[in-house]
Amino acid sequence: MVDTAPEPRPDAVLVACSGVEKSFGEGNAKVRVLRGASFDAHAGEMTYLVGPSGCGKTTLISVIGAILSADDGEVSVLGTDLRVLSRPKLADFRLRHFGFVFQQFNLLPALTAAENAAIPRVARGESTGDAEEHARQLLAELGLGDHADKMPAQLSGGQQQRVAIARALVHEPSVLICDEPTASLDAASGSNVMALLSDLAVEGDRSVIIVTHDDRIFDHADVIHHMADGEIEEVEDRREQAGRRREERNGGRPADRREEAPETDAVRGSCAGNDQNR
Ligand SMILES: Nc1ncnc2c1ncn2[C@@H]1O[C@H](COP(=O)(O)OP(=O)(O)OP(=O)(O)O)[C@@H](O)[C@H]1O
Repeated sequence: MVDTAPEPRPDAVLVACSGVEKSFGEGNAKVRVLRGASFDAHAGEMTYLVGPSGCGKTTLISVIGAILSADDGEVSVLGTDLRVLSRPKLADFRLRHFGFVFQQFNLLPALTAAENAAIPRVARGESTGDAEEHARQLLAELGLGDHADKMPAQLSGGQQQRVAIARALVHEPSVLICDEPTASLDAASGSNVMALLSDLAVEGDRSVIIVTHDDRIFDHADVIHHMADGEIEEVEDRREQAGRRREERNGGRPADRREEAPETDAVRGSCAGNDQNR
């Protein structure tokens, strides 16, 4: 049942795919894009999916995010087999358990930052007032407290991406799917956004899945899945380095997700300092 998806636990596998197949087109025009891809992502970790253009990364995260259905194979999210859910239940599951962040921030230009960030809660039936209150709290936590009433055009790229991250997190999803989240950002803003996502993953026992070509941000990965021709070819474990980076950001304190929520003001401060002056 959708409503009884288990709460994530530290180290839990939140996303598990095995032998996923997906083709587009029919007959001679049929293209087999996913060729038995297997992939998993854990709570509290940044899991990257990298590989050459056209190898199937966006298709795989679309299957994981319940946007596309697999032709074959297993796709389980929070212990729920996505294949058994009806269309309406899939839509409900997506709304509850996933947040999405894209390269183009996709903010609605006529809405303020707070109104944009509140959208998922409003879509779930919450009153506009309550949803915006949650959005404002989250924007403040992300270093954008003074910008909640601004329009997207009044914000820098890094700030807009943080509004998009607030929108992706406002309904407290367990899985955050990010497609090229830093491709429109300069190196410093991109690195700050990734540090923020990394700390948010640990704090919330979330699984953050990132499709990227941007090797400037590989340092933030806990695990990198290298994909080629519709399959995962290699899985690279970078947990030790990622843990060290979190420790450095948190003043030498190990980022232990079993403790109380770690202090992240240093990260937020650095985000705020970098590009908050518009
Ligand atoms: N809806 C579709 N209909 C037909 N072909 C598609 C469709 N979506 C994707 N494809 C094809 O599937 C292949 C994989 O596309 P996908 O977007 O998953 O690759 P990718 O690894 O994310 O590439 P990039 O890094 O360039 O974004 C490509 O050849 C693409 O043209």
